Amino acid sequence: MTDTDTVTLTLDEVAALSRAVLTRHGLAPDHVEAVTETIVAGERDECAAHGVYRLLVCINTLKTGKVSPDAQPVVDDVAPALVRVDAGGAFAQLAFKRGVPHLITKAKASGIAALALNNCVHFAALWPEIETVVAEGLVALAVTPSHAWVAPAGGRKPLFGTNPIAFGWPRPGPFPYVFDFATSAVARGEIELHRRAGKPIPEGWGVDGDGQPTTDAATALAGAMLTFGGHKGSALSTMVELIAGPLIGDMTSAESLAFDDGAGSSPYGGELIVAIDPAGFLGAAAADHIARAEAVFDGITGQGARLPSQRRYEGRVRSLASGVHIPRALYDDIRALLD
Ligand SMILES: NC(=O)C1=CN([C@@H]2O[C@H](COP(=O)(O)OP(=O)(O)OC[C@H]3O[C@@H](n4cnc5c(N)ncnc54)[C@H](OP(=O)(O)O)[C@@H]3O)[C@@H](O)[C@H]2O)C=CC1
Ligand SMILES: O=C(O)C1=NCCCC1
Repeated sequence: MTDTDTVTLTLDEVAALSRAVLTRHGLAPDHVEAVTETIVAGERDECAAHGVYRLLVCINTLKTGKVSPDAQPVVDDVAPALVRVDAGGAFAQLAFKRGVPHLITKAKASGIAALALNNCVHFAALWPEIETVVAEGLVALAVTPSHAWVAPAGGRKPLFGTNPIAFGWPRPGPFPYVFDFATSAVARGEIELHRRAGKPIPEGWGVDGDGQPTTDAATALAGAMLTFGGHKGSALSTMVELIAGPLIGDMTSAESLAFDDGAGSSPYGGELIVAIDPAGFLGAAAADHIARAEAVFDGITGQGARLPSQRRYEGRVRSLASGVHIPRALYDDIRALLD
């Protein structure tokens, strides 16, 4: 069903569109499947900036030659609680898929484990990865740098990436506690969508090249984005640069942008994912303590506040029942990639 402004697709149709576009542009079949899963999940959960819009971004990156269309991830079993996957310059999704079974086994054996993805191109949200780990009853944390687009608090020159931090905690039922946010005031994808729609952005998202506040999306994209929470977001963003950059032998956001060299590709570098097994500290008592944690969530929702991911989970239920609604201009731009 279509109207003039949006196109409604089932999730199967979104997956078919994604496969067709990615295959048409030379991505190898196992990468097509892994990337498609992420894109469908983003659209399904009504994350407009990280759903089918990312097909435009992925194809642009493929065209720049800054991502390998077919590199096979290489798993390195570094230590009892450490595993590293070299993505070989390809998109991160397949490397994560190959590494995560090792991460889970190691976390369950040691109580805590870490997975480093190296040399990968990351264009996505982190919550799909978090949900994969949390589904195993583990607590999860994931971080990745991006490109140097964000000024540190008190400065005005882009240095940090939009550097997301995502966290997950297992809960009874299908919907774990998950938050996943950029350490910039908003993800860059949101500003890009405002630019596409010709809409102004709120003050506080970005500044122009002289460091002056702007509500113009294109001006902020060309100037500098701002961190959330002033110096606190700035420090968290620094942490992401460090622990998913030099700590795992990979690029900072400034290095990623230099590697891009003006091509306009997605960020290149590393991602760090940590998994903690509650049974590691607690043994058989873990279930009781995990149950006790529910009081924290009840304390939030009990006063009318919402949990992070609630909007997403509600969107998921809607999309599974009645499909997704894509702006027609975006749909047309994606279809044009098949020409
Ligand atoms: N790969 C990369 O390099 C990058 C990826 N990203 C991705 O961009 C995405 C969007 O980031 P960002 O713009 O910061 O996200 P948002 O600010 O939209 O949301 C951040 C988190 O806060 C939750 N949240 C939002 N509003 C509320 C509220 N009122 N009460 C409680 N929780 C709330 C969201 O849940 P809900 O979703 O349910 O609204 C979400 O978990 C992330 O998924 C991130 O991984 C961002 C930067 C770089
Ligand atoms: O929206 C963002 O910010 C990003 N998303 C995916 C990767 C680059 C940054």
